[in-house]
Amino acid sequence: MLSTPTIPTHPTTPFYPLKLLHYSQPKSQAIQQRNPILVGRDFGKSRMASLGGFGVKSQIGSSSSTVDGVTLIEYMGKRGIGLGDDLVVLLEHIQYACKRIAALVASPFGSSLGKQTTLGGGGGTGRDAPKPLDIVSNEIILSSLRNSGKVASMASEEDDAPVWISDDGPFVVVLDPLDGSRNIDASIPTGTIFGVYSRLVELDHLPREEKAALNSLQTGTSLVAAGYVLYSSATILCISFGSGTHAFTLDRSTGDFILSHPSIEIPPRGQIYSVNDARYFDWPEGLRRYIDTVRQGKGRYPKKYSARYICSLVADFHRTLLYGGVAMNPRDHLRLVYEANPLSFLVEQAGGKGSDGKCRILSIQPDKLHQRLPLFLGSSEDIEELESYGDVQQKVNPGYEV
Ligand SMILES: O=P(O)(O)OC[C@H]1O[C@](O)(COP(=O)(O)O)[C@@H](O)[C@@H]1O
Repeated sequence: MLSTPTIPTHPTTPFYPLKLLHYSQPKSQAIQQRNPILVGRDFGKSRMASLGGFGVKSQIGSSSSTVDGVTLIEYMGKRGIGLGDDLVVLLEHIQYACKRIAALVASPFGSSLGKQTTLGGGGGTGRDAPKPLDIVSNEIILSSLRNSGKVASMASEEDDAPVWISDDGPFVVVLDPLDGSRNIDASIPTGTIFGVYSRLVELDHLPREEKAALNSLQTGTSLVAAGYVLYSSATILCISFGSGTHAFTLDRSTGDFILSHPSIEIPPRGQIYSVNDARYFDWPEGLRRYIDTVRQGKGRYPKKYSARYICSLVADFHRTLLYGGVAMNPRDHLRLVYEANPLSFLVEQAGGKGSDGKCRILSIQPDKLHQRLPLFLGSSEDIEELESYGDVQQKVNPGYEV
């Protein structure tokens, strides 16, 4: 059992202060009484329980509301899942940053920020110039990680090199602050992806630049935690600390992430493939055969597969995690460090697989921070079947415009 983590350095008032909430009894007691699924077990094995399954009673708009649910911080700090206080504090800051990004992507002003494609363009100049949303999101997260006091270095998809933050920070964070930002003007879902490693103390003697880079190039098997936040009709933070994958849904009335999907188990077989199939004629023979086979219902699973492709990695991955199937980008496009490793960690913890078409993503030693590779994530049986076609990595990459 852990002690209460130290108070974070950001304001603790609810982010969406719609109503003051009144609890008729201590919250922990209420959780157990109203949510039998949580009593005496580590949140049970129920798959994809809905918020309703957790007895959420929200009467937003009335003078009193009762909301029961386990928040992310309660889950980490009070459920004895063996996480250190340092990690709890770090996650408190990451979730805070993601709530700010969630508000930004949903705001009318956020959308106009997203339209700026160069830092100097638009209505301002120099430091006052509007910035693209992915840059703003990057700055929001960097600031939160600095405030946490728990981070040695941050490597972001948005930066050429990692930022060294503090010599004694216990963690190294890798992230894509706002994936899918090209979709933002159409209000299509976007997401933040992150991975957390322990700082390699044996590198402490090296110059900052060098140790920042090497710390960020750890293999995915060394991840301490990984997660994503989906900004969609709901804002969902999905995380694994190495013992299952769990998702928390943002309750906009309190600003808390509430446990909504404990112990997610991806179905071993799905009926959905997710890929940009405008690239069909650039695909290798094996991948074409695989897709042609499953969509005709002639694969190992004798049902015709459906296609779903949002073109926003977090959203496509989230659906795959819940419904099963395979989400892929067969060309060298997605990044090993910022995207493939964290998502592979999550899918493996949910019982699925992450592959580059030939081998397990988590066992690949990154040699460059921005290294790109083909990525296949999904149900174990679907990934195995896909890999059996051998030739599934797209080598032709003719510089697609969009
Ligand atoms: O153009 P493709 O190959 O369909 O790639 C789409 C993928 O690229 C992404 O937009 C990420 O690309 P960026 O990192 O360049 O933004 C993902 O969200 C999406 O899954």
